[in-house]
Amino acid sequence: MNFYRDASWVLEYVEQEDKKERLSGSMQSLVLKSCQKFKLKSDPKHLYAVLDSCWRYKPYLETIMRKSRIYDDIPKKKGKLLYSKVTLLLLCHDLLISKQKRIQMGKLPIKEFVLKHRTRLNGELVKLKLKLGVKDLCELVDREEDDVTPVRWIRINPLRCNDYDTSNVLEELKKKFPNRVEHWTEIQPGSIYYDEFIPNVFGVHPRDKITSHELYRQGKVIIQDRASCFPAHILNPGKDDVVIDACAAPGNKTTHIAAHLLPSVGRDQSPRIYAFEKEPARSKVLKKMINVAGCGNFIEINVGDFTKLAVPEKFQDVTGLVVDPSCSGSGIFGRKSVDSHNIAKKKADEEVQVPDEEEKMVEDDVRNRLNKLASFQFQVVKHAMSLPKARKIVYSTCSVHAEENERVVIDLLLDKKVQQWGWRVAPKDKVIPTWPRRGIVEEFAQVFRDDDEKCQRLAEGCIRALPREDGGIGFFAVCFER
Ligand SMILES: C[S@@+](CC[C@H](N)C(=O)[O-])C[C@H]1O[C@@H](n2cnc3c(N)ncnc32)[C@H](O)[C@@H]1O
Repeated sequence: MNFYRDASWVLEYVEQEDKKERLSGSMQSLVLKSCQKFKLKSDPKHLYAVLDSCWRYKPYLETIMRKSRIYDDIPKKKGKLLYSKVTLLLLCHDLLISKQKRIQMGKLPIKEFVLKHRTRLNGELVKLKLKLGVKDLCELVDREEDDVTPVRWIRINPLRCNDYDTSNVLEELKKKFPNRVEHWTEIQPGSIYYDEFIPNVFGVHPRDKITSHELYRQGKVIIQDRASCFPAHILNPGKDDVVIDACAAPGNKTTHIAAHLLPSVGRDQSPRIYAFEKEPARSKVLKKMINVAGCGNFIEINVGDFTKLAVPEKFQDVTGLVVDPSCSGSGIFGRKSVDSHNIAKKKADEEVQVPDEEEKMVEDDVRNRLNKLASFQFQVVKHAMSLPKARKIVYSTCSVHAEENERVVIDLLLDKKVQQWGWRVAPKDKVIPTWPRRGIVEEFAQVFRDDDEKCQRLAEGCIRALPREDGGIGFFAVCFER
């Protein structure tokens, strides 16, 4: 029963975050976070496995449970329900969906209660499958194995190396991964791929547990998706630069910026990197990350809204910015279960009868959310552009949607102030020119209709990475300069 109690707490936490539309990060990190928050004793791996599956199937399970009338039957004590709906959901999940189709609990009243409704629950499951035209509900949810990265990308952190010399760490990595492969698709456990696009970045097999290695614990190696390393590499700040990371937590890009800047400016100078983070809780994570990476004293953290705090008068000397604002996260692994949950919620909803309308409602929801995100992303980049000495801004998202990517670039290019300030999209040769996948030219062509060359140039100035297919998360990056 302890396991179900712990799982109920975590699921309630996930539900609360979902209601506040604050579900960010993967289910794995949400489970870990709540295990720490509630000081739970159950094995986090076991909790994650059950909760991830339960969350994927939740909308279907709730429909089945509602139609079976199990909720109406819950006994009451002093007017209060004796069993929590969340715990019942977990039990029903194990009974109807889990491999063993068994509730893993001794003979307790709550288990007896669910088993009493078994026949009706199974009946409703069969009806729902018929309605949705599937043999098994698993046809409607993303499989877990579709949701993990094909490569674990790591970066050597020069800030934790003597004289910023990374060769010793590389020797250590060679010992751990003796077999060097030529392409990331050839990575096997024990092998390593030296990335051809970003210096000091390597790919290893996701099953090779780098987190238990000394190099990782010492902050000499940082886990960071290859595409997420693009922004700092494109910005490439040097000794005369002062840099802002506008949306910084958890700090992967901040520490990567520091890895570029500190070796050229030295450590005895005042902060040359300003990191902004709106969420106080996330700013604590940011602080921890930059300390582990060995650059805590060289980065000034500002907790609050970048567009309000970064007033041009106070940040006059800033020359470069990385702007990586909150986005839909549609390119990230482990988010699928969170996202697909919302789609499943609509599909399982019995009130919506007409499939076309059903699809349209889901689509409208997605479009609304994307439009809101895009207008926020536009504002953040535009604010970055207002800083008087800024010369280079890298904008990035881990979204695959054009609304948050090329279309934000277009809106910025059409903005009168942005034009007055003299910002343009940097050409391909300054933005990892050998990376083959570029922006979507058709997006630019819809607006700059008569100028094919311009559209081509703008699209080539952008970088895209597709999730999985390009070896990691889905990503977009573009560099503005003046
Ligand atoms: C995509 S994450 C950044 C990831 C980070 N760049 C990295 O690579 O580790 C976006 C972050 O921006 C923060 N954020 C959102 N709006 C903000 C704002 N107006 N000002 C500052 N930070 C903001 C969010 O809380 C979130 O932590």
